[in-house]
Amino acid sequence: MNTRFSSGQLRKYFIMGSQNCHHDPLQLLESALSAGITSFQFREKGEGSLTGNDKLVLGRKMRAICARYGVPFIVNDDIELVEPLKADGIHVGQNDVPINELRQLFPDKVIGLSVSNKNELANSPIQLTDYLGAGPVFNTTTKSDAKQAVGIEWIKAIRNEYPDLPIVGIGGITINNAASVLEAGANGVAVISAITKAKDITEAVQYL
Ligand SMILES: Cc1ncc(COP(=O)(O)OP(=O)(O)O)c(N)n1
Ligand SMILES: Cc1nc(C(=O)O)sc1CCOP(=O)(O)O
Ligand SMILES: [Mg+2]
Repeated sequence: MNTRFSSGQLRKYFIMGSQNCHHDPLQLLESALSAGITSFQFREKGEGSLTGNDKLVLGRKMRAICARYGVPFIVNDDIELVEPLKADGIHVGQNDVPINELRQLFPDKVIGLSVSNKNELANSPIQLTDYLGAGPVFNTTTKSDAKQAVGIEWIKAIRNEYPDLPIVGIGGITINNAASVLEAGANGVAVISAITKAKDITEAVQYL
């Protein structure tokens, strides 16, 4: 059994950085937590995102809010932020720090890895990860360098090969298509815009 992370904590996985917000990111995060998100990933990345000390300061505030709700706080990409933010874990993709290296650096942290196709799956040290992020399931405009959508078939394919592996679907997931991702075998859905662009955050998190 994995003691770092339970697959239930992937159920409503919210990802965000200040670049995704029109209003105060801290308020948005508080609303999402209060509505019931089960994990949070600090992804300060892309056009308009903060860097350096500004990123660190925002990360500290977000980390503190997640701690109040007892919700895992995962850092995207940036190994330098894991210890200063006392993050519960880190999420990386195929072109980020290799998983073997990460597991040596952070033996007790949650490690998530993105996989988008069979080749990536076959060549990744899955046994060193705590969960996989599978996608983009649907087309997304949130990430400028997102790959071609892979559909719910990709979730089914991973689930078929790894019956017990924690999997979260990501990319273009909305309140209208989230159920199909779960039905395909994912333990949860990871979303940015379904929450950041929602008119009513509480309702969006509930519907997810
Ligand atoms: C839960 C989850 N799944 C996938 C990703 C994408 O990671 P990556 O491919 O490294 O791309 P960036 O997010 O770094 O642009 C993710 N962040 N979270
Ligand atoms: C950060 C990220 N990674 C993806 C992947 O496929 O690996 S798609 C994506 C963006 C997800 O945003 P939205 O929920 O607004 O589509
Ligand atoms: Mg990455």
